Amino acid sequence: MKVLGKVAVITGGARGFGKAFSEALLKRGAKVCFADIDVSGGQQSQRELAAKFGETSVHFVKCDVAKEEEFRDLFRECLSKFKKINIMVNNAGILDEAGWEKCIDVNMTAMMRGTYLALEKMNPENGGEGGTIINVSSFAGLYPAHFLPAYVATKHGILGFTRSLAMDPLYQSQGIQLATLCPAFASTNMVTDIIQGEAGSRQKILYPDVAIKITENMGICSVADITDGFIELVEKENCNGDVLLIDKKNGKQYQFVNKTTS
Ligand SMILES: NC(=O)C1=CN([C@@H]2O[C@H](COP(=O)(O)OP(=O)(O)OC[C@H]3O[C@@H](n4cnc5c(N)ncnc54)[C@H](O)[C@@H]3O)[C@@H](O)[C@H]2O)C=CC1
Ligand SMILES: CCCCCC(=O)/C=C/[C@H]1C=CC(=O)[C@@H]1CCCCCCC(=O)O
Repeated sequence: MKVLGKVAVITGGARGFGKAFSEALLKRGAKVCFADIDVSGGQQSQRELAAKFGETSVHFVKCDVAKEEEFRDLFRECLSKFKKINIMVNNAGILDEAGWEKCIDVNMTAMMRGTYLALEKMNPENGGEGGTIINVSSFAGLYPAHFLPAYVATKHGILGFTRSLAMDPLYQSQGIQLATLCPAFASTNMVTDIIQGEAGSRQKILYPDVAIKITENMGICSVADITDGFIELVEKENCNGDVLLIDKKNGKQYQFVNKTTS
C-alpha cells in the first residue's frame, strides 16, 4: 500500500513500538490516530509528533482497548476527524502472568475486537476503501516460553486468528489484507524495565532470570529494526497472510510462505 494520504489507527501508541510506528507512518505522509490507556504518555507523544508533523496530522485518543465502548469510540473519533481508516495496527499488549485474565483481555480479546471493527469500517459496502490490518504478535506466537505461558497463549492466538481471516475470500474481495508482525526481544520498556529491575516489573513474568539469560543469547533488537519490518509489511503490494519474524541474529524472516496448510 502507498502510505501517503492514508489514515491509520494504532493502539498502544504512547510509547514503544506504537509510538515508533506512528512516527514512521507520519513521516511517509499518513494521518495517524493513536490510542493508549496512558493519558499523560499519550499527550506527551501527541505534542512531540504534532510539533514534527503538524497538529492536523496526528490525534491522540485515551482508550483502554479492553473496554468495548472505548474501542468503539476510538473508531468513531478517528472517522469524525480523518473521515476514513486505511490501516489498523493492533499493537497494545501487556505481560501479566499473575493476572493472566487481563493478559488475555488486552492481548487477545481486544486485538480481535480491533480487527472486527476495522474490517467493518474498511468494507466498501460501508463506505470504506479496503485497507491493511497489522496485528502485533511475537516470537512467542510461534515458540513456547515457560516464563510466559499466558502471554505465549495470547500471541499464538493472534497468529492463528490473523492468518485465518487472511484466508477468507470475502475480505480479499473487499481489498482488505491482514498480516502478523512477530518481533523477538526489542528495547522497549516491556523488556528494559525487567532487565533494569524497575519496581514491579519482574513480577509480571515467571522466572525472570531465565528470561534475562535468553535475551543474552538471542540479543535485543532496536525499535528501529522492528519499525523497519512494520513499514515493509504496510508498504508491500500484497502482505495478506504474511507472518514476519524479526530477531537480532537473523533479521527479517517470512514464515509460512505458502500461507495455507493445504
Ligand atoms: N518489546 C518487545 O520485545 C516485544 C513486544 N511485542 C509486542 O509489541 C507490542 C508493543 O509492545 P512494546 O512497545 O514493547 O511495549 P510497551 O510496554 O513499551 O508499550 C505498550 C503500550 O501499550 C499501552 N497499553 C497497555 N495496555 C493497554 C490497554 N489496555 N489499552 C490501550 N493501551 C494499552 C501501554 O500504555 C503502552 O503505551 C505488544 O503487543 C507486545 O506484546 C512483541 C514482541 C517483542
Ligand atoms: C529480560 C527481558 C524479559 C522481558 C520480558 C519477557 O520475558 C518477554 C519478552 C517479550 C516481550 C515481548 C515479547 O513478545 C517477548 C517474548 C519473546 C519470547 C521469545 C522466546 C523465544 C525462545 O525462548 O526461544
